[in-house]
Amino acid sequence: QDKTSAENLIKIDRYLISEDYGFVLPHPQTELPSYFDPWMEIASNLSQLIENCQLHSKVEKMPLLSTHALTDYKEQRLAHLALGFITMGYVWQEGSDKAQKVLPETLAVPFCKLSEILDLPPVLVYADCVLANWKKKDPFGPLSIENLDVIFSFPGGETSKGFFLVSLLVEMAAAPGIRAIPKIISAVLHEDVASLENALQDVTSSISKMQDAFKLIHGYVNPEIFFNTLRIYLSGWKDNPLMAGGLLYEGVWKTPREFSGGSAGQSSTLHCFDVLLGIYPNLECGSTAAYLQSLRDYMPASHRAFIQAIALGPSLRHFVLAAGNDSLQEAFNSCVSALVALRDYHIQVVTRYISIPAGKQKHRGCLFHNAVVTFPEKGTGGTSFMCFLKTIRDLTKKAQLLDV
Ligand code: HEM
Ligand SMILES: Brc1ccc(-c2csc3nccn23)cc1
Repeated sequence: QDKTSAENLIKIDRYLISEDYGFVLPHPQTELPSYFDPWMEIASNLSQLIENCQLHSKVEKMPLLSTHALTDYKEQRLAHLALGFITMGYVWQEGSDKAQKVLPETLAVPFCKLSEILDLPPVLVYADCVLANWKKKDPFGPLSIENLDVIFSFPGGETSKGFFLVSLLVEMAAAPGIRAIPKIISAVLHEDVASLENALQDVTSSISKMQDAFKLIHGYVNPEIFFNTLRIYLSGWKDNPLMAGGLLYEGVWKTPREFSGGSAGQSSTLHCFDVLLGIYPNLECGSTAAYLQSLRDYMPASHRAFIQAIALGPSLRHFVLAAGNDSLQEAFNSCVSALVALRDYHIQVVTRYISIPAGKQKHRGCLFHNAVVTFPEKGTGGTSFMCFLKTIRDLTKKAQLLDV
């Protein structure tokens, strides 16, 4: 009885996770009822409005719209996405050293209302600009980067689009791996070694396909534009010396509130694989695991719950160790190695897209969008985000099961 209840607990359709798209929002809505045109016009022309310094006046002239009409989930995700883009543009358009400290109520009130409905923070998150910010150019065409487009983008044009679309394709490649998780849990519950081995192989091949998709970054994202333009717009207002106390959400709260900038630590995908494989067994792994845990508050509630359900399930590690079966142990270890390889690759990319452009920068760099990351030291790899990424990579390596 408790086996079936444990299996029911982990069915992905309960968590708004798609068989084919994983955590990606399938076929996002791209339009809102015309009542919301004032929002959509600004969000759809954000780069131009910023470049022509018209964004402020446009936002100040925006009417205070009610969110009552937004009843459908995909409409609410699109509205949170649009207001998230406008908010980041509004705060950062004068550059990261002249951040706006007050968000006008015509933006703050609906944005916070929608955030409450979706249980997301009132700041642009990964679930917005990566998971819900896409459409096919030709609806009957393939899910290839050439046939994909974003719904909204920041200044930095093609690079902004490329960064979001490559991340999206990495997330889509993860879908077969996410789909395999309930199979793994039920194979452990039924002590079915053969099915477990197959499901672990599905996860391994999915993670290596994620890495293949990741390689597209070099053809679609320019390091200088990423570092000097796009990165600024993804910055948040938590532990940000330039915005002590955070942002004042006019008409919502009387005091400023802090929210972290965008981080792919908000991506549920790697959290699932980490928890499944027992990568950071406990929060004792210092601030890194605790920091990653805190990012779960920036995920859609149902995705956060799925990660929690995996954590509460049977331990895959203990089962594999106890089974004492070499090929099963090998299947487990190849999962871990694929994750290490993905994180190694990501670190190389971060070096090319942040550490090197930061080293070229004359004056001190600006914040890279969240608490973990700080002023990139001149050209050294010793920045806090590099340590953070290497710590997670090393914790992943430690999860290998050694020959008993
Ligand atoms: C130009 C490309 C990229 C750059 C410069 C970059 C940079 C960074 C930085 C600085 C961090 C640590 C701070 C933070 O949490 O945000 C990070 C974390 C992360 N990034 Fe990226 N990233 C890039 C592309 C990607 C892509 C395409 C993915 C795939 C979805 C990705 C997945 C992650 C994940 C999962 C984390 C959390 C740490 C971990 O679990 O290993 N990144 N990235
Ligand atoms: Br908001 C927002 C949040 C995260 C990202 C993102 C996609 S891949 C990646 N690595 C670090 C950050 N990151 C982009 C926008």
